[in-house]
Order: sequence, then structure tokens, then C-alpha cells
Amino acid sequence: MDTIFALASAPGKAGVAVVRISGPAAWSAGRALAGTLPAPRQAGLRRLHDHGGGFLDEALVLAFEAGRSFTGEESVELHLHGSAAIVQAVLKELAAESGLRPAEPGEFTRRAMENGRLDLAQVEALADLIEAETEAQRQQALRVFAGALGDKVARWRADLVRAASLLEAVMDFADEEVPTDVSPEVIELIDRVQHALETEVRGFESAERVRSGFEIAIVGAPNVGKSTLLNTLAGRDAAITSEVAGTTRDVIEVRIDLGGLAVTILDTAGLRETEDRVEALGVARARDRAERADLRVFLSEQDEAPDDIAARPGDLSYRTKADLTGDGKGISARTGQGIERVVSDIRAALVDRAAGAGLVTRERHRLAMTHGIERLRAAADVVRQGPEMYDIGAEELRSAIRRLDSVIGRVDVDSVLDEIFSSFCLGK
Ligand SMILES: Nc1nc2c(c(=O)[nH]1)N(C=O)[C@@H](CNc1ccc(C(=O)N[C@@H](CCC(=O)O)C(=O)O)cc1)CN2
Ligand SMILES: Nc1nc2c(ncn2[C@@H]2O[C@H](COP(=O)(O)OP(=O)(O)OP(=O)(O)O)[C@@H](O)[C@H]2O)c(=O)[nH]1
Ligand SMILES: [Mg+2]
Repeated sequence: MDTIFALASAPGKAGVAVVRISGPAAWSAGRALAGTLPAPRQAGLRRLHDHGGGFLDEALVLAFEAGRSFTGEESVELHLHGSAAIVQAVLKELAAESGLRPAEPGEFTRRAMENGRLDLAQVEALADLIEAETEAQRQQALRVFAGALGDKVARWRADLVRAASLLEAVMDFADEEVPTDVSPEVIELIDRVQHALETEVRGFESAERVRSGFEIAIVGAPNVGKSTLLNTLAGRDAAITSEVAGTTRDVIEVRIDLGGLAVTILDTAGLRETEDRVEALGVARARDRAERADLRVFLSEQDEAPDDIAARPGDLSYRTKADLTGDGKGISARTGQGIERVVSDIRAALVDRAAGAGLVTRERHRLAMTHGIERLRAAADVVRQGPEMYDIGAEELRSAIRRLDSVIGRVDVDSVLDEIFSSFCLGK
């Protein structure tokens, strides 16, 4: 087994930079730089030197024993002064140690999983946790990271294993008198797991929205102030605004943290019939994106023709330029009137949808569970047909179990592993 090392903190200037070393040669590499290592899991201040005796940095050093570390391997952490030059010099020294090589992205986490410290769903959640930018994303990722999905899978699995073994017990008695009718209990176990899976799958849309962000389209006639509202919400000049109707042509996307939810606001071209070919393309694009968005915010000034984009339940609409019209209920990007209400209305509309989120945060999980549900339906169907079909029922149950196992990586999932780990940052 190679010993791997990498910068674990973000590259660039920082107060402190952490270099991680993991594998059988970690301690010897640590000693080569620090002279001696502190007692396991206790920080010790050390002067680091290169092979020629040159002074590299004064660092805090941590050593972890094999079996009691993040990766499960013997490891060392060097907490350096966060300068690019120090990090570079230390990494160069480590590369010269025999048995050491730079880690691939996600390789520390991969080793943690291979050593049974994390299941696959936790690995994905760790990736989400590192990506998390909003409070809702943090909480969602943390639930799965803490093992909540793995725990549920274990409970469903236990129910299904029991159902399958009841069927098998009957099959073993095939030539004798069957002791009791197991089918009511088997069906009940299957139903229970099936309903639980269906509930989880239903929460996927919400969880996926929390994870990748909700899309909100600002729509309305030209010149009503769509781009101005976008800029106000974004807190910067993301879109060009002008008194010329038809200023915005493309869809402009700005990602913001809206009260703890990740949101992409779309500013779109003003909707109107137009001879201008380029503007017409923009209007078509605006319609398309507005239809597909999670929420539409309709803006209007006074008496423009109504929008031809259908509003859906929960969509919002406001009168703009209230500073000109004196409309107490309208909004004004110029004076700020009503802008806080827009933010809280959007947030309220989305919080409802985010509330449905469960633990199924990835398409991979959804697919595995959907397939699992299909197998459970099939199993229940054949079990109802009588004991001569129990062997097929048990086989269906085993295949449902395999689907669930794939969520936490208990069965062979090599093909997805490379994809999952390559999306990690270096040092994780
Ligand atoms: N400096 C530092 N901070 C860090 C990490 C790290 O690796 N290094 N982490 C990494 O991402 C996270 C913490 N995660 C960790 C998880 C397990 C163990 C660990 O040593 N586990 C042993 C001992 C447990 C114990 O004594 O309670 C074990 O599970 O056997 C360490 C860090 C966040 N902060
Ligand atoms: N008085 C006042 N003027 C505003 C307000 N919001 C926007 N405007 C002005 O209205 C004009 C049009 O604003 P934009 O934000 O470019 O309008 P738009 O809806 O994006 O227009 P298109 O991109 O052409 O569809 C600009 O001159 C803005 O300065 C407001 O709240 N009050
Ligand atoms: Mg505009």
C-alpha cells in the first residue's frame, strides 16, 4: 500500500495550511521532517527540516495510529504557516521520501471507505458537505454524513432478510407439512419497506433542489425593471439595465444564498412580439426557462398586456416602480420599497418545497430505490400466489436487497466509485 500525501486545506495564502500524510510510511516520513513525533493524537510544536538540514517551517504536528484516524491508516498532519512557498517546499520533501506519492482527488476518503469507516452514501454526503454553501445544504448533507441513510438501509435490509428467510424456511419444509402460513407476515414486511422507500423517493425532488439550488425566473414585459430587481437581489450589477425596452436578450443567471437556500435567479428578456430576430430568440429562451423554473416572479408596471406564461400555484407577482406610481403595495428597486417582502415571499414559497426533502439526495439513490420498489412489488405478487412460488419471491427479495445495498456500497459498485471520488478536491 502506497503512502499518500496532499495539501488538505485550500490552496493559496492562508493563516494555516494542513498537509496530510496517510499510509504505512506516514510516521517515518513525519519523523524525517520533524525529528520526533508527538504522542498519538496530541499536537506538538516541531521545527521541520529538509534532507539537507535546511529549516522549512515551525509547525504543529499530529500523528494518528493505524485504526484510529480518519482514513483508518497510520497518518500524520503537518499544520504549517499557510504560505504557498512553505507548502511547496514541504510537498517537495515528501515526494522525495521513499514509498510516498501525491494523493489522487478523494483518495483519503476512498481509503476511509475501504477501511469501513464510511459507507458510500456517507462519502457522497461528505462531498456535498464540502460543496455546501447554504445552511439548508449543510444540514441536508450532515444528516446523511452522520449515517442516517445507512441506518435506514440497515433496517429495511433486516426486514427483507427476515421476509426472505421465512419463505426459505417454508421451502425447506416443502415435502413435509408446512407449519404455519408465513405469507401474512412476509407481505407485511414487504409492504412496510415498500412504503418507506416510496416516501424516501418522493422526497428526492425537494432534496435535489436543496442540493443543486432552486431556479427562480423573473418575467414580464420589456422595461418593467426585471434586470434592476435581479441586480438588487444579487447586490451587484450582474445585468445591464436601461430605459430602452428590449435591453436584456439572453438569460442571465445569478446564484445567491436566499435566507439559507441556494437559489439561481434568472433574469429574462422582456416578453413581447418583436421583428428583431435576436430579441425574438431571447424571448423564446425566456419563455422556455420560465416554464422550467421552480418559481416565477411576474413583474408588471401598470397596464401592459397580461403575460402569456401561465402562473402556477405559489408563483409571485408584483407591480414595479412604486416610487413613480405612489403604489403602496408595489415594489421599487430604486427606493428599496417592498424588496424585503419579495425576498421573504420567495423564501416562504421555497421553504415549503424544501421541507419535503428526505435522505435521498442523489439520482443514484433514487434509481436504486425505484428498482428496489419494483422488485418488492413483484415479490409481494408472487408470494400471494402461494407456497409453490416462494422460491421466486425469495429471489425477488434478494434482488431488492442488492439494490438497497448498492446505495451504501455494500455490493460491487466499482463503476460509480471512480466517478464519485474524482469529483472530490485534492486532500479529501
Ligand atoms: N485536523 C483535522 N481536522 C479535521 C479532520 C482531519 O482529518 N484533520 N477531519 C477529516 O476530514 C474532520 C474530522 N474527522 C475525523 C474523523 C475521524 C478521526 C479519527 O481519528 N477517528 C478515529 C478516532 C476516533 C476517536 O478517538 O474518537 C476512529 O474513528 O477510530 C479524525 C478526524 C474534520 N476536521
Ligand atoms: N423609477 C424607477 N425606475 C426603475 C425601477 N426599476 C427599474 N427602473 C428603470 O426602468 C428602466 C428599465 O429597467 P430594466 O431593469 O432594464 O428593465 P427590464 O425589465 O430588465 O427590461 P428589458 O430587459 O428590456 O426587458 C431602467 O431605466 C431602470 O432604471 C424602479 O423601481 N423605479
Ligand atoms: Mg432586462
